[in-house]
Amino acid sequence: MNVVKASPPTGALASGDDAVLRVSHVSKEYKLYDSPRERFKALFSNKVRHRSHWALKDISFELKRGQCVGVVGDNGAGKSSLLKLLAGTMQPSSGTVERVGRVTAILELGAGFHPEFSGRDNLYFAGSLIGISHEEMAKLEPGIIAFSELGEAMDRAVKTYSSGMTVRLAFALITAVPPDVLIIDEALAVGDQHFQKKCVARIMEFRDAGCTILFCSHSSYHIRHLCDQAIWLKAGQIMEMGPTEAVMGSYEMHSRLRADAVVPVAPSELGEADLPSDVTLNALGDDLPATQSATGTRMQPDPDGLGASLLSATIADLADGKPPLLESVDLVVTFHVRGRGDERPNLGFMIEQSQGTGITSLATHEEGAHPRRMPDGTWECVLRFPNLPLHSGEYVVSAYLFDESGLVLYDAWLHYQHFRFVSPTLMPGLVRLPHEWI
Ligand SMILES: Nc1ncnc2c1ncn2[C@@H]1O[C@H](COP(=O)(O)OP(=O)(O)OP(=O)(O)O)[C@@H](O)[C@H]1O
Repeated sequence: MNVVKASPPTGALASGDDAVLRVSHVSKEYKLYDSPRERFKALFSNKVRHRSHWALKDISFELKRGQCVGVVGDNGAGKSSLLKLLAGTMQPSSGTVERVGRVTAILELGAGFHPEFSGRDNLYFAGSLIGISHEEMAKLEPGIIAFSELGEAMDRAVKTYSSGMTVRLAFALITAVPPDVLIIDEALAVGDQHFQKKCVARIMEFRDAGCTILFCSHSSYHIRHLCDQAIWLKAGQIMEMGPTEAVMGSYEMHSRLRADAVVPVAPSELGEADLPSDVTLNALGDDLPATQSATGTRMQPDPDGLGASLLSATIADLADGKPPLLESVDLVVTFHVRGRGDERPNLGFMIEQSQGTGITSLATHEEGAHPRRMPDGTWECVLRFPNLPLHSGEYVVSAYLFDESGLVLYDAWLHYQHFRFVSPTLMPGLVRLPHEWI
């Protein structure tokens, strides 16, 4: 996660208007100079010495009270620039951003902290930068310290903190006062499991209390679970804005087409370690701290190895071969996982074609299913696809472990197992859909 800024109330939205943030014809130009010398010379001359890069072009939309809106787009589409403009940490080159109430932005880690000051002094110092007075901070301090769990470290200089400690302090500070608008940049996929859960719970509290949330993420899973609306940005312009599922459908179609254009590799040429990375491949959990191995990409769930994690996700009846052949007509996957304490974990599973076309993704929390507790405290669950309705081909699967709510992703094995399947019905296509002849 990144830091954290809050801005005092600004803007001129009409009272009685339920819009809390209105963006009107906003554009952002970055001026690019060939050298620092050129930039310096530009200060003293009228001659144009820069090239223009328009990161945002004529963006207009408004957010209403209580809306939760996701922002998606390819790298360089302008998402961070937009968030900075909304947070007020950067000014538009043209157009206006009107805001009401308290706008809090979780953007850049630790910005605003003074490294030489103690954590406690930084609460007052950085707090004053985000509009929290000394008196107000004196009241908020115990709650912030409790949330950050920094204890005695509060009296040490922030420069001695680990990045995790800095994040905890920054998040606790920035969210100490409930905002009217919360702007989040990828805040859900960082920190340890315990802290992620606390952050998500706090964000959910804000949402339930009617806070408007603008959430930028590469995780289509989180956008789908959190947001009722989505904005797709492409090359600085809004391609589509509307109900989440419709926008995500268009965006994923675009990503697939782009990936197809970039990866002209036949499936049989793919080694286990050179999988194309398309947005649909990581639909349940992108942006994970991960290791790439011969069996796909595995998230590093908890550095100490004691947190919740997938232990195995074994497919039955796989014969030897490269990739192995599924010998039965059912696909049966047995999951074995370690949870966190007594919390009941959730499991996800995704099947894709080897080239990266997503076929299906499933999760226990979506279907009211529950893993069973084993005598040794671990959890087990079996997922069965009777008469696997796929046509003959090569497939790859991913497994996911979530918390009780399904919002915190504890562990992910992306593309951990390839297999071949020969359908009993020899017809072309990808899946046998449920159907009837009448
Ligand atoms: N300070 C800057 N100076 C010049 N160009 C910039 C600056 N910041 C961003 N850009 C350019 O503006 C465009 C939009 O950048 P931005 O960081 O907003 O995109 P993004 O959608 O957040 O990308 P990503 O998903 O990779 O973080 C990119 O082409 C980027 O190179």
